[in-house]
Amino acid sequence: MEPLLSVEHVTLRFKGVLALADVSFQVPAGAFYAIIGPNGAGKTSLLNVLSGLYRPQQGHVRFDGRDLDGHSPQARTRLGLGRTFQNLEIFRGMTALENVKLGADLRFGYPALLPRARREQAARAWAEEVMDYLHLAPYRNVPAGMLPYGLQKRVEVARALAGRPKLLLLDEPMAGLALEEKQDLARYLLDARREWGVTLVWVEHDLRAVMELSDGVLVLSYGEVLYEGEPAGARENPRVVEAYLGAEA
Ligand SMILES: Nc1ncnc2c1ncn2[C@@H]1O[C@H](COP(=O)(O)OP(=O)(O)OP(=O)(O)O)[C@@H](O)[C@H]1O
Repeated sequence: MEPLLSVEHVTLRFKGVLALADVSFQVPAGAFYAIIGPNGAGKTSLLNVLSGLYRPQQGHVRFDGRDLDGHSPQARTRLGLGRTFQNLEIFRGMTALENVKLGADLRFGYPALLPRARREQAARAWAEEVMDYLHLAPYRNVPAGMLPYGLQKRVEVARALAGRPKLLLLDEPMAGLALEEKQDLARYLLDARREWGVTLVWVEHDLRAVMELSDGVLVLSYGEVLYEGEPAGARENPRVVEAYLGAEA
């Protein structure tokens, strides 16, 4: 069966900087797949290529049986490629529920098969369901900007999940969270995968979380693939160990 996501020989340059050098990997449907690597390795650039914000000079991205070349970020979202960002991208003045409903509108907004009032009703009911699922219901009417950081992050993830993406790209979802919040978020992501079948691709600096949760990992350094495969193998790979030790030195 064709993998849900297939990245084929992607090369991305910014003037003198080679951000991604002939990067290839595949993510099967249902995976929890991690992209790791030292600072400046090219992780965010890779997510930007996947979501269509950057256009690589070479290579292709295939998603759900389609070549994504030439598809705008909005078109990719509609095809089922969701995204959360490294810096929170929620609307602080809107309530938590209104934020999540924006995601739900994606699911029910097009194609406009239902009359507007029915769409509104369906999107709202679905937003409430997602909020319940992520234990956000008590905060539904609080302006998102007034919530503590960990809950804002959860609202952002809820909004992305409410769009019912086939694949969700998460850029450092655990950054800035306390240990307990990380464990909660991990549980919500695993639940969402089981319940809604969403495939997860995350960039993460917390290697312990990556090793515990992921079933596949891509290790980048200076834009190059150092390792691709099961997380346990990354730990023993001399190139990976050297890249991380080098980064820490
Ligand atoms: N828009 C841009 N213009 C110029 N150079 C860029 C741009 N985006 C990224 N780069 C460069 O590409 C390289 C990879 O950066 P990228 O942000 O993708 O790495 P990263 O692995 O996400 O790093 P971090 O872990 O610090 O977030 C870096 O050398 C960076 O300076």
